[in-house]
Amino acid sequence: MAQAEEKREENHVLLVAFSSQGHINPMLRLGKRLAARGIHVSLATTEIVRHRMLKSSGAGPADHVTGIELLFFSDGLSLDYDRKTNLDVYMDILGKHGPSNLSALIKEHYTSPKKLLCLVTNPFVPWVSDVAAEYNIPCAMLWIQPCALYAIYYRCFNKLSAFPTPTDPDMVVELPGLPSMEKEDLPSFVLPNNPFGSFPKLFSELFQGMEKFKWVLGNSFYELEKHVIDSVCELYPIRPIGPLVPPTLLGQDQELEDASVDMWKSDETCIEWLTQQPPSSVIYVSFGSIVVLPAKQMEAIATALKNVKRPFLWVVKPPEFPTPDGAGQLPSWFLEETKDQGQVVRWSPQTRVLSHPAVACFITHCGWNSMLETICSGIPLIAYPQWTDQPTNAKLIVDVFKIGVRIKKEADGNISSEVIEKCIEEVMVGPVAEQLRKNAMALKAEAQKAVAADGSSDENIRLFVEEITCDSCKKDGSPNVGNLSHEGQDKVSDKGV
Ligand SMILES: O=c1cc(-c2ccc(O)cc2)oc2cc(O[C@@H]3O[C@H](CO)[C@@H](O)[C@H](O)[C@H]3O)cc(O)c12
Ligand SMILES: O=c1ccn([C@@H]2O[C@H](COP(=O)(O)OP(=O)(O)O)[C@@H](O)[C@H]2O)c(=O)[nH]1
Repeated sequence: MAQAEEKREENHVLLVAFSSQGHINPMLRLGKRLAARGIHVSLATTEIVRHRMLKSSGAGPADHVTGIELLFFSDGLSLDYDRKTNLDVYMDILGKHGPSNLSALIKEHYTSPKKLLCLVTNPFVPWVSDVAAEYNIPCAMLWIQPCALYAIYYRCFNKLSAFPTPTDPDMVVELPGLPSMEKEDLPSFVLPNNPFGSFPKLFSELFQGMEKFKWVLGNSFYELEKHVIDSVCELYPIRPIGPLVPPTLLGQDQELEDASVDMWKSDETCIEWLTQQPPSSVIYVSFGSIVVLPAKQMEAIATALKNVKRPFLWVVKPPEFPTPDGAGQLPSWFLEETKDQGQVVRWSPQTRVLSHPAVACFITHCGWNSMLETICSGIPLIAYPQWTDQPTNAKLIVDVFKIGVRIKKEADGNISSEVIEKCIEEVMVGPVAEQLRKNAMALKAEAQKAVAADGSSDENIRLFVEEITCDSCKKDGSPNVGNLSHEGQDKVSDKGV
């Protein structure tokens, strides 16, 4: 036993992730890339994840994912607590109980925690850096949203640029490396009417104390966001190492196994159905794992899908805590009236869907994982963002990456089914559709290049591993992301990118 534990501590990195699927899977994929370079990796997250995995698989939850050991700690709340509705309470309790519970987990699993090469955390559990400091272990952060969001939050919470205020809520925000942004393009957490007080507090502390992180890695790639990545170099650099998506989407060895967990069981029958549809014909619709659309918006989407008379695959994930207003529920007429036209599933094998030749476009809430998966599949998007980073991600889709269109809201905040229908036609047929498809295919090729051997992201991973395993670097307590990132970028520009 003692011997096994000693072994575990050789060249070991501990990843710590927030409980959402969109945070854990990129972390696991980072873990796999580290493992490919000889690092031993474990991932710690909260008990609620173990509980969801258990429900999804019906069997016991896996204790390993492709060689990465999974460890769980309590967030301080009971398993049936409605975390989504009481987000501020959740973040507060997690911030209070997380540090001591994670610290105990480390003590329990590692006989000499100091031997850990580093802890890697994500932005929703920033206190992990304090636990790292307690054990004198260096800490890295994996930023799991676009680098653009990192730049926006950094400037906002360090008061380096002007952002909307209660007296000037409609101001246009101008930031280096980014297009002008109106209020509907900004992340909801920086707006004066944001109802989640815990996030501005969490992000203020995080972005004002970035020196706690010796490295900031980003789930993006240099060629996708070069202007904004260059623009934060002088502030606190971010090093893109993505896209962290399944290897099958990256043109890599089809035999390579993906590192991910499933919190919901996916309905594989939709793949058989897709196979019966004509090439590039199906509209895929999904709003990710957290968003629950109001009944009115469900109705508008349902009406649009019916009216365009094209095949569709719609993921309607039943709300975890249903409400009497019908949020997240299909209109009662829908299934009957569209039964020969499309399919509705509770949860899809999304990456298999996006890369299926029958799929033409994706109506999405613009979660960053969904966007990266779509970029790697080379298909256009219809953006229908809801909150957090999603409005900004939609702005990037339309004005920076130029691979999609956005469903605009009416003046009263509602959406009309006609607007959705127009967006669908725009990305399906005609010159705009053709250009979007071309741009999407070009970005897909860039993504594959970035993660292939010697690509920009692969090079950044190599440098990170070199850094965490280098003894003299470890002893030097000062953040050295600056040097590294500049070096990384010089290398990129040397290659004429
Ligand atoms: O405020 C948030 C709350 C929650 C959450 C709250 C309670 C739960 O039981 C599970 C998740 O997840 C989140 C996940 C987020 O990231 C999700 O994952 C991607 C990578 O960050 C993003 O691009 C997607 O837009 C986003 O939905 C962002 C949040 O603000 C939240
Ligand atoms: O029916 C679905 C819907 C989503 N996903 C996966 O769930 C993740 C959603 O992450 P994202 O960041 O897009 O949004 P979030 O769910 O965090 O809001 C992505 O990896 C999707 O591939 C899935 O497997 N099946």
